[in-house]
Amino acid sequence: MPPGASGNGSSSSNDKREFRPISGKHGPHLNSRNPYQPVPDFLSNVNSFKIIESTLREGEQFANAFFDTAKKIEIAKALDDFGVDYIELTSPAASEQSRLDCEAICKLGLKAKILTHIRCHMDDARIAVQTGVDGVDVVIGTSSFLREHSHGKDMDYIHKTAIEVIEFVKSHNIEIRFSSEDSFRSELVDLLSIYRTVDQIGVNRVGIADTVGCASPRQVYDLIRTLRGVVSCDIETHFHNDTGCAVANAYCALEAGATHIDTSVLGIGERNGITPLGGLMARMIVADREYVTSKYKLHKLRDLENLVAEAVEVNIPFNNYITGFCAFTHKAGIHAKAILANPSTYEIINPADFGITRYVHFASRLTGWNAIKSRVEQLDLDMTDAQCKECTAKIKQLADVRPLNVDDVDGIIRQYHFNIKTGNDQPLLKGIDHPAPGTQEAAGTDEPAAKKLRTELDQDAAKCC
Ligand SMILES: CC(=O)SCCNC(=O)CCNC(=O)[C@H](O)C(C)(C)COP(=O)(O)OP(=O)(O)OC[C@H]1O[C@@H](n2cnc3c(N)ncnc32)[C@H](O)[C@@H]1OP(=O)(O)O
Ligand SMILES: O=C(O)CCC(=O)C(=O)O
Ligand SMILES: [Zn+2]
Repeated sequence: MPPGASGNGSSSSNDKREFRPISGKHGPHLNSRNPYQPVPDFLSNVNSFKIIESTLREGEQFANAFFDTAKKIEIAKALDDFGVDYIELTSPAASEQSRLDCEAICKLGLKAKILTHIRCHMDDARIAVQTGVDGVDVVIGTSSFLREHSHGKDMDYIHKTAIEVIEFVKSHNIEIRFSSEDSFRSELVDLLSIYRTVDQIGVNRVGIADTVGCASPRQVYDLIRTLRGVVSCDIETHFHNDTGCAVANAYCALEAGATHIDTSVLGIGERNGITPLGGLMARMIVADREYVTSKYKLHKLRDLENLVAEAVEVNIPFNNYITGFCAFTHKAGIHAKAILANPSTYEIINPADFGITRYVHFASRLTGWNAIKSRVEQLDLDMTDAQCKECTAKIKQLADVRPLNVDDVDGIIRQYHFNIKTGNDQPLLKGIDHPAPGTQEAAGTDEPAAKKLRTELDQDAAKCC
């Protein structure tokens, strides 16, 4: 019998050897696992990643962004308070004020490490190491597009200069990361060659950048996994969102063995930006809630986003991850009923983890009696299920004619409740209980009559109850 196999349902002594505990980064103990489960994914870092927050670098490249020193400091402190691991700042070579701001933020004594982001050039490196940063992120384009049209340098030059810049930064005892811009349109052989070189001379991280947002999650997985087999240093990744994959790509990168993800608040950056911090949090809390909630102050996400949104004069999008106004609003009756019974039915994220409350929408024709019953209870009214159902039907009648708000529905509920308790037959809303021929029934077909009814209802909605 081969080692580890067993016959007749009985275990052999070889079985014990087969399921011996093994040590490793994630410490799986095979003998305590169900042997029929797949082997754990040793490459994946979805439960041990770090964030390089680049609102003050990539984010400053957003069309609307202008951060004065005070605003940069406010944002840096808020990011630090949120718990990001690194804060990346604009190159001190960009302008004198950029250099001074970099120095000022380094002096704040934040918990997060401060990085600055420079071209692969000794002039920039000399300025960067004088600012007091904890590390320098160096970048140079490696795709033929950028080699030809951006900096005009060949791969030999890139190797030579990268080594010079890296050795120089390392000599100042600060972290150094080397990244290729436009990695996904670069030749794989060029990438692996330069990364092997810089890994051997001791960079802390190499970076993969999807500069134009062209990569798909599968391409990301393949490249990062290949790179993971070539370098021993950490792997940082940077994803633009031009084709809508920035969050998915970040996740796939971690699955493939990347260690660091670049983000910005609301995803602001060049063009339509990069992986948003909130979007990454949404994705990662689903992957490892314990890791994310213990490391990041998720309750501060909304304030952080408001701070940045105000600074760059944009609104938070309605469909923003976590903080969009309807991110936890449940409208259709089927959803509302199930959510009221158990929120996990239609929510993968608990809004309470982010200090946010869910909302069950009931003021529409898609509502159901369960949602209305819940509202009746909130209003502390006493109605049977049958009465809730009849009242729901009345609400739907009006909702078929025009949009409703909470006051409209509360008004109908209260009037309905008043009527059943007093035996009154007051109209719930004009045209609903006592439709004149050619009005309510005709609302969908007889245009002038429907219009008249809508006007009457609009006028009376506020008066009712
Ligand atoms: C994809 C990214 O987001 S990378 C980060 C982008 N960040 C920035 O650009 C920071 C803000 N930039 C700036 O303030 C300016 O562009 C500066 C100070 C860096 C350079 O300004 P200038 O010298 O006036 O050059 P300009 O911006 O017109 O052109 C870019 C220069 O950098 C060179 N260059 C571009 N990328 C790199 C690189 N990765 N490594 C080395 N040199 C580079 C180009 O060859 C060009 O130099 P050249 O005019 O001598 O050919
Ligand atoms: O330095 C990096 O890794 C990324 C630079 C950048 O912003 C980009 O390539 O889009
Ligand atoms: Zn970028």
